[in-house]
Amino acid sequence: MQVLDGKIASQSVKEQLRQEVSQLMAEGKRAPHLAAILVGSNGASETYVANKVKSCAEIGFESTLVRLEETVSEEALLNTIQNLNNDAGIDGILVQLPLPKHISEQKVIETIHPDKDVDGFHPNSVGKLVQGLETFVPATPYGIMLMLEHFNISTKGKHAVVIGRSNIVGRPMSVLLSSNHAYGNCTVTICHSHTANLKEICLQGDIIVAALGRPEFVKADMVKPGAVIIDVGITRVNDATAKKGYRIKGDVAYNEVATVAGAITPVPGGVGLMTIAGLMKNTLVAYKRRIS
Ligand SMILES: Nc1nc2c(c(=O)[nH]1)N[C@@H](CN(C=O)c1ccc(C(=O)N[C@@H](CCC(=O)O)C(=O)O)cc1)CN2
Ligand SMILES: [Mg+2]
Repeated sequence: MQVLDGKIASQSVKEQLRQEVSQLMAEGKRAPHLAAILVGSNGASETYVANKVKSCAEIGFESTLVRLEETVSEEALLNTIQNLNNDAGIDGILVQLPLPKHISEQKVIETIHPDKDVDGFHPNSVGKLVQGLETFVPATPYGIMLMLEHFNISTKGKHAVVIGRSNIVGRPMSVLLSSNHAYGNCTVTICHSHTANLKEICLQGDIIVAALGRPEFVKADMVKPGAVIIDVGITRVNDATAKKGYRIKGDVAYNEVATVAGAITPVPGGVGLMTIAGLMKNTLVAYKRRIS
């Protein structure tokens, strides 16, 4: 059984980026610049944005964190995005999700200029992804592809079962795994809350991507022996005995599934770290397109 360690894979991706940036700096170019907008002070979002800012610094990117009050109006947020769209010094823009209920996520996503859409959530980016055109791929599915590549997991002709159909993970993941490229060419089944016989379908999966947001949902009796298990879950579960007062749980019951699987990503220390690596790669691409 192989543990697909996101720390090792993400460090490798980030080191390649660091070297590339260092070369660009040596040529006298400016640094790539990522802008992140954080609305409110959700604990998990704070952590993720802080990890993004830290990764920028490690690689040699500039970053700007724009913090807005939980009560900010939708109009003010859209204006903030427009200002960043018009700022020639900014290469990539992301708005950390989820947003407060009074703000339309769709409007926010569509306001980010497609050239700066490093999260790959804009309909332009999604349409290009579906058509197999070069574009910004959403960071989590992109990070998973980078992980498959790092550990050289063979995917061609395999049956991949994706659990969850979110725009951020499940849907783009199903497109990537079924596309014609080195770590694609799978036959993909996408499962969701209305799927009948989910367990039987999972048992057919050579690869399972669990992205439904329900802690420890995938159990050992749902997994074919030797399957590759990709756990996208990151639910914080209260635990008074833990240092931070909570534990992060994946969508896979790790201990039991690890006895059946051929390879598995841990949580934490798996897909989450690759998400940041994917975002950093997108930011460098956005920058390169803008300076060339
Ligand atoms: N604008 C976006 N919002 C959200 C995205 C996204 O890609 N863009 N994805 C998720 C959250 N996410 C990125 O923002 C994310 C999730 C997890 C991690 C991560 O580093 N996880 C660590 C554990 C960190 C911790 O909680 O202590 C791990 O798994 O080891 C980074 C980014 C929703 N929103
Ligand atoms: Mg700048």
